[in-house]
Amino acid sequence: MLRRVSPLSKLISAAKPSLLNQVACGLNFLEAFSTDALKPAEAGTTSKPRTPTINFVLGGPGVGKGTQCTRIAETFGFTHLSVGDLLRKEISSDTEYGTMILETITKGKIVASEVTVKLLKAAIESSDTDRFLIDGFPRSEENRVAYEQIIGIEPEVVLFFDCNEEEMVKRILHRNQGRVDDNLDTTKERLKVFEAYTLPVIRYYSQKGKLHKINAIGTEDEIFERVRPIFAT
Ligand SMILES: Nc1ncnc2c1ncn2[C@@H]1O[C@H](COP(=O)(O)OP(=O)(O)O)[C@@H](O)[C@H]1O
Ligand SMILES: O=c1ccn([C@@H]2O[C@H](COP(=O)(O)OP(=O)(O)O)[C@@H](O)[C@H]2O)c(=O)[nH]1
Ligand SMILES: [Mg+2]
Repeated sequence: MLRRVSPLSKLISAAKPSLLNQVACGLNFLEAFSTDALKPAEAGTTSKPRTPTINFVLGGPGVGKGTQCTRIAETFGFTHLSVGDLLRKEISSDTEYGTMILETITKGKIVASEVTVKLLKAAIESSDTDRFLIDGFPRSEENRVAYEQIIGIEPEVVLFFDCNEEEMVKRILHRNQGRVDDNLDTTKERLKVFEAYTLPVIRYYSQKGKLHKINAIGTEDEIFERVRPIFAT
């Protein structure tokens, strides 16, 4: 069922002016795709749509998000959705967006929210589980606003893995997964994009009291032990 969206102005008041044009351009899309499918049940309604638990996992490129998500998902029973993986799957499935996604990832930029959120929504809806770790998203305030408009489930926890750029570059250059963006030039761009676009999202969730900042320097085990108490309660 289509539903009317609330005015964007309220939602984007915290967004940078430079993002407003991008947000406005997404409006038609938002209206077209907004549904009640994933929304919490309203008081007085008889049907009880499921409301999945969502946690976001953020951090710079190569910081170890995917590595830690695997551990968290196994230990605490989450479904791990890497948005980067969803996008790479689109490239290899040769879909209508494939070429655009490949170009964007190769340049280290952020794929249009309309595409990303559509893929994420489909992945959540097609899963028969209801506890998710969303890895590497939202990457910008524009992503976050689109997510709120289209999926609209408030994240319970937002993890932020933090480490210095030198270590992130080192980890990426040793990743060895044959990714088109794992080279020095693209990595430099991704670090700039992280600072300019993702840090504002991290600040937003920090102000909302949802952010858990994790020191991502150390062994994988050491880092996981820093994360464990967040989900163990
Ligand atoms: N604590 C760590 N110390 C050293 N290398 C790590 C650590 N955690 C992950 N790595 C390695 O760093 C690379 C990037 O990790 P990954 O989980 O893919 O990061 P992200 O998803 O944040 O880009 C991988 O090769 C991974 O094996
Ligand atoms: O929400 C997202 C997630 C990923 N990406 C693109 O996919 C790339 C790889 O993302 P991924 O999360 O796999 O990279 P990681 O940070 O884990 O190295 C990014 O640089 C972006 O170009 C994007 O545009 N939006
Ligand atoms: Mg990753």
